[in-house]
Formats: sequence, C-alpha cells, structure tokens
Amino acid sequence: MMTQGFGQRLADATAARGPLCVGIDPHPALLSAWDLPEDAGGLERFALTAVEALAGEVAVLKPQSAFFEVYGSAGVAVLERTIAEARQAGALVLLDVKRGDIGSTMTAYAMAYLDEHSPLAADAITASPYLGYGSLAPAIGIAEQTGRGVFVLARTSNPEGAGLQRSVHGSGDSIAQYIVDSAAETNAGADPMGYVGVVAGATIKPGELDFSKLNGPILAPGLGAQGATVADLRAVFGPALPQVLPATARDVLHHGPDVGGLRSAARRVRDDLARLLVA
Ligand SMILES: O=C(O)c1cc(=O)[nH]c(=O)n1[C@@H]1O[C@H](COP(=O)(O)O)[C@@H](O)[C@H]1O
Repeated sequence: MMTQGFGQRLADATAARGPLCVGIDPHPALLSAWDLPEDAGGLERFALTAVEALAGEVAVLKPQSAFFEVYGSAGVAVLERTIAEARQAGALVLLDVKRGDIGSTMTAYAMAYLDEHSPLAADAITASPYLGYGSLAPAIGIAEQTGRGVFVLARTSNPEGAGLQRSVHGSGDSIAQYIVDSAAETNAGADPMGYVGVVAGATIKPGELDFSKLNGPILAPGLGAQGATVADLRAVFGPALPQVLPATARDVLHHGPDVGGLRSAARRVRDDLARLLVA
C-alpha cells in the first residue's frame, strides 16, 4: 500500500524529473518505422525499448491500452510487463484506458487498474465522466485508498470533443467546466494537491476553462503530433501552468528505436518545458 497520496507522489516526481508525460503508443506505423513486426513480439520490443529509454528519465509514462489490446491476451501480458518495468525503473505510470461505466462495473475497472494486487495496477488511469461524474466514484474511492490517481476527461484535444464538452450544463457553465469543478470538490483541502486530475488538451482555446479551484493536476495531451507547442501551454493554461502535466507520444517515439535518440528527444521537450516554466 502506498503511504502517500497521488497528488504528493506526482508533485515529487515532477519536482525531481520535470513535468513531462510521454505516451507509449505502439501505433502499427511506428512498429514498422522501428523495423518491428506487427505482432505481440514487435509490440514487446517496442514497449520495453521505450521503457528502457524513458522510465529512468521522465516523471510519467502513459501506455495507451488499446494499442496493446489489439494483440489480445499476448498484448495484455506485454502491457502488464510494461507497467511493472516502468514503475520499477522509477516512472509513475498513468494507464490510458479512458474507462467509464455504471457504478458496479466501474468498481471492477478500478480493481483491475488501481488495486495494489492487480497484475495491471498502474499509478493512475484516465477515466471518462460521460456516464456522470458520480459514476466514477468507485474509481475515485479506490484511488484514494491506494494512493493512486484518476484523470477525468474534461476538454479533450480532439476536434470532435468541442461540440459536447463546450455545450452548456445545467449549472450554466460548460460541461467541461462542470467536470473541472466536480474534480475540484473532490480535491478540496488536499496539500500539495489532490489525486483527481482532469484532462484538457494543449490544443484548446486559451481561457476556455477556469482551473483556479481545481487543486489537482491537469494532463495536457496534444503537444507535437496534434499541433500544440510548448509555447501554447502558457496561453491555454495561464496561472494554472504549474499544475499542468504536458503529454506527448508520437513526437518522441518517432526518434526510436535508438534508445539514445528517444531519450534525447524526451530531454529536449522536458528542457523546453523547464524554460517555459521559468520564463
Ligand atoms: O487521455 C489522453 O491521454 C488523451 C486525451 C486527449 O484529450 N487527447 C489525447 O490525444 N489523448 C491521448 O494522448 C495521446 C496523444 O498522442 P500523440 O498525439 O501521439 O502525442 C494518445 O494516446 C491519445 O489517446
């Protein structure tokens, strides 16, 4: 059992290694660019090479479950090994599974990814609140008990997200803002911050969301391949910038399979981010 909450663990990791999350997304096109076969063996070489290059280097690694599930049980076995080896090498692992379901089923998902004894236990998961923020309560409860985190999708980086997420909720704010405010309620009073993060793409419009009460981390995917730059982060997140965990996958991964190439690509992004934070 982890003795510290995820908010503290993430704050420690980003203080030590800089605020960067690198996605482990074994796209078929990347496997072929790395000269690997499109099978579970190729997947394993890809994921473990990324772990070797990055797990001692960046604060958070984010394996994307779908790219592993494609290979069936053999792919899931590779995911288990990827999570375990990355954690052992010192990275926090945020498993990107975007789960969301009714209460009892959500409990089972939470047991699969956030329970100490599960073979797939990560440090945090991504979750979808579109069955209601309250439907995530089992995951949020188990995460609190086990010192783990939940990153709730608020305003995603994809163009299709805007229609739903910017529409007006019964509270009068946007649905995305309602999700941020719901996470804020869970995190209230936590120090240095709570264990419920939100996901807000680095690609969204500046000032769309008010994070001032969130008291939790903001995962910001979209850097690189989706067009957002390190410089965009300041405009989009403003005073919430210190809570932002920028995420990128393809932009780093296309520097493989060379371990040194991957590591230097991640260092470059991390150094750009460090410059932004002091600017
Ligand atoms: O939850 C996520 O990680 C996520 C949320 C979001 O709004 N947008 C988004 O791109 N992602 C994930 O972040 C990764 C982005 O990868 P790149 O576009 O290659 O940097 C993918 O694994 C996406 O599934």
